[in-house]
Amino acid sequence: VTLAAAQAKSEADVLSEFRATLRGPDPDGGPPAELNQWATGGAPCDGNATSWPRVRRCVDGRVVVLQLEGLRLQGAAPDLALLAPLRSLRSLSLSNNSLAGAFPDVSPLPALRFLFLWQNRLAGEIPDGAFAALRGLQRVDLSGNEFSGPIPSSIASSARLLSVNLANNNFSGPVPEGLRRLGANVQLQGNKFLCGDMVGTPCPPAPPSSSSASSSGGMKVLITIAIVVIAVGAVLAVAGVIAAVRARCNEPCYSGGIETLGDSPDAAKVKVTSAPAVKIEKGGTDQHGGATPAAGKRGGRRDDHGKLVFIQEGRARFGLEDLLRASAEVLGSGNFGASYKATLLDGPALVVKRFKDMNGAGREDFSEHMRRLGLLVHPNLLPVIAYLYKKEEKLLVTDYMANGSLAHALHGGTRSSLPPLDWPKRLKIIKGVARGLAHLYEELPMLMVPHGHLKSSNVLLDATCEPLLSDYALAPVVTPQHAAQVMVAYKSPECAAQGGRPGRKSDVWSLGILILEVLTGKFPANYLRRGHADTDLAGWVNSVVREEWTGEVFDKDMRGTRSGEGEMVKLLQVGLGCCEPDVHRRWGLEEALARIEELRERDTGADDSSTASSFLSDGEAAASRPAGEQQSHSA
Ligand SMILES: Nc1ncnc2c1ncn2[C@@H]1O[C@H](COP(=O)(O)OP(=O)(O)OP(=O)(O)O)[C@@H](O)[C@H]1O
Repeated sequence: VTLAAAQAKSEADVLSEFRATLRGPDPDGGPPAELNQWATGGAPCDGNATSWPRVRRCVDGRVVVLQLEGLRLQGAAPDLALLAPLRSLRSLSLSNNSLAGAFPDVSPLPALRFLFLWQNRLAGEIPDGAFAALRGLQRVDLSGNEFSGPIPSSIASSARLLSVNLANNNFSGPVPEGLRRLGANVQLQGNKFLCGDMVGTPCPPAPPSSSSASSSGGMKVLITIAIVVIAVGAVLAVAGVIAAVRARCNEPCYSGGIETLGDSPDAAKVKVTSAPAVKIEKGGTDQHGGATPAAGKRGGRRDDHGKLVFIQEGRARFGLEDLLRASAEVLGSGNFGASYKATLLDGPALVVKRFKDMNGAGREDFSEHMRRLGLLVHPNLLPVIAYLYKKEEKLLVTDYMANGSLAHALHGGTRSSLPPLDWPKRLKIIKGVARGLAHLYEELPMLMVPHGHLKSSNVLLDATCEPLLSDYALAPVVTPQHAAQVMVAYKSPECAAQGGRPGRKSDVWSLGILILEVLTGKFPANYLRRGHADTDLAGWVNSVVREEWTGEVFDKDMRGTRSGEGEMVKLLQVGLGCCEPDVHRRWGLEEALARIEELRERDTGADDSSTASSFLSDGEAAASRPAGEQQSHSA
């Protein structure tokens, strides 16, 4: 069976499951008859051709366009998370049906370019961040529904957006500024309560807040004086910081200029003349400031000499000068170098990571690789915003994630701002990690180890505990010796052997260790240091599992989880399947992802009324274990 055939088969299963959730017009409430073929097996795609109804386009054996229009679908919008395994799906239409209820969660389909839901009976407010995950969205049509409330601002967040049709709904309030750039490609007619110059109705002035309305004249004067005093203080403080930084920067410094590396072939060919010396002191704020001449072209070529090169479209630009003015804080010192949090004066908090000994690629190859990373768009990948190339070291700039890393959440105790992670959160994190990893495999097929450095401190958590992978795809710019020393996937069993080399499954091994870490709450490195040097985390888990099923293996912080123990056991199996030392018997990423996607917060058929339990007793767990499981664990 070829890989393409295996993928096609699994896409068939995905569509078949999705079909089962659809309600057509038939009185029995079953799926529309037109889709019956989806349930009879076969493959939706044969190469680039398709014979399945409503699968309109395939590429390389994968579904790209799904058009479920005019099927008289009833009931609530279907759960689009079921389509998440269709990794190549770019266009989805559920238009011209009778779907009712709320706007469906589209975040499980981050790669979607075209979304059509026109002419249904969908209603209610759309969450403001509903489209935030769809960073490559090009066209969206929600016209002819009953949506109300404000237009979600995230609808304009994709830099690739070409057209938006929201006509004939009940949207109200100001039209998001971000839609202005689309000009005539925004349809807003038939929404009586929208306002702003895009619809020709002025918005009412914001009502005065109750406190200011009630405050006395004397109070107003006091507030004004306080604001003036704070503002003057802030200006003096900023001036002081800049003066101090400049005074200390007595060597040639990074320039404050910025350059954008576009998508054009030329953009990757950055030519540099001389490299200025760089002074970066250990600890505290980097001392590398001081504006030097602005960016420009030399000899008709782009010059990224000592400047930040931006690789993300649609991001606000800033220079090293701005980073210098930012308040900075050391986040930690990793294997590559230190990371700093820098909060721009009037902008977001960023992370600047210094990479030393990253000499696996020359400047042009480095720039080309960064350009490729800049094209990656996925809700579970922390985007690299900008980089700076110096011979001696490189800087990568990313967003700062206020909830910190998964390592911190799991092992930081009271130092973590998060409460202990419960099972649903841990499952959500593992799903996101696996999806992010799968996206890297898909988008970077030329890399043997698409991530290479997957570990819990490189999994960052956003405000909703959605995980974002960081420090990925660095192998091409690191020397093999350095990779073997510091990168996690290069410590997998196949690499540890004399003359061993990483393979396509080395990242899967890291995923397995991460899963076991999440389930057991044990920190893999610490575990070894605590006197178990003969084994690793996977070996320990395996030995406990071989002897007898026991709740001991699971992190006690998950106690109180209702009815999810069977699902935890299934995830443990996935972890062990990924941690199989024999690389030939180790699971592939596709299999791991498919099994992870199947997992639910609660066991199937679990009794909701069951009391909060601790973990299964040995007897209960053994009874719930699928036959033959014990053998697979001992493999
Ligand atoms: N974007 C970010 N937002 C919030 N915290 C971050 C961010 N990037 C890194 N961190 C945290 O800063 C600390 C230092 O990170 P750094 O990447 O330098 O080291 P590391 O992950 O421990 O090791 P390595 O260099 O091997 O990746 C870690 O605790 C990491 O989780």
